[in-house]
Amino acid sequence: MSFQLNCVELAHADGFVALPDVSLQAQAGECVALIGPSGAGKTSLISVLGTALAPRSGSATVLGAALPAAPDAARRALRARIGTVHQAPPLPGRQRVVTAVLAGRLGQWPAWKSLASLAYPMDIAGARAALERVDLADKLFARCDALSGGQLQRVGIARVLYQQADLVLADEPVSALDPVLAQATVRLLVDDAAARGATLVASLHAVDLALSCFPRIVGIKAGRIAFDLPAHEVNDTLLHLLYASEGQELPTLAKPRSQALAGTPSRTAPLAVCQ
Ligand SMILES: Nc1ncnc2c1ncn2[C@@H]1O[C@H](COP(=O)(O)OP(=O)(O)OP(=O)(O)O)[C@@H](O)[C@H]1O
Repeated sequence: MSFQLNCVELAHADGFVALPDVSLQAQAGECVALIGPSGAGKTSLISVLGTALAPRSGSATVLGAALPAAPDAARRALRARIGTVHQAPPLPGRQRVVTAVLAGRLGQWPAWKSLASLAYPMDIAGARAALERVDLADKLFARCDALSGGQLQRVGIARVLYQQADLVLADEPVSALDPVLAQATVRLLVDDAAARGATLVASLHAVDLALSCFPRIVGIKAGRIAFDLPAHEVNDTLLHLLYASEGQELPTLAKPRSQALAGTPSRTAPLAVCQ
């Protein structure tokens, strides 16, 4: 088992309950897409799995460790096995891309190596290889503040590829990429996880991308699991119930949510299948 959440309740700092009662589990090696309308709770769920937020009640086990993991050493060891791709990677502008990628393994390296790598990159070849996978090898020594939003997202993905985490959590990992690059990048994450037997959980706004690249789809609405099904069992009725509150056409790669207008559903339209 990669993770298991039982009746988890998550409240944010202001007391708002984003996840009233979530139960969800995944075996090692599963690739799961989280979909659902804005504010449904996808990021909140990913934050629980990534140990960034602790449940108020219920039980959670991630990579064999019961949450909240204690003491500090155990929490650090657990976090070193979890890789997170953020929608907007929190990379210092002055940092070089090579250093940002190598930071993926800071939690796995001994302290002396981590410190030394901040002064002089310890594995330039490894960082270059990871960047090649997202077609950014030419930016190896660029500063992060010299990159576009989409390039920064790809640096964040190179970083998690370099980390080789057992559990990869990706929160809107391709929101700044064009449709072709978005599909190729999600496929890269799925293929990498499958090749290593790692678990991947990704939240995606583009329903077509989720359905074409992931074998398992979890629909989330108002902090609850609306459905948890193999991709081929997710039909238009379920999708329209999921997104009903938005009163919009389903968000797709070609037509992200901000542009989607009321109209005919387009679930079956755009993408070639990833696998
Ligand atoms: N730090 C916070 N403090 C208080 N409430 C929060 C906080 N973060 C999120 N929420 C609330 O929790 C709910 C779920 O938010 P969350 O970010 O998990 O949704 P989401 O499905 O990821 O949304 P989106 O697709 O827009 O990113 C929302 O109602 C949101 O307003």
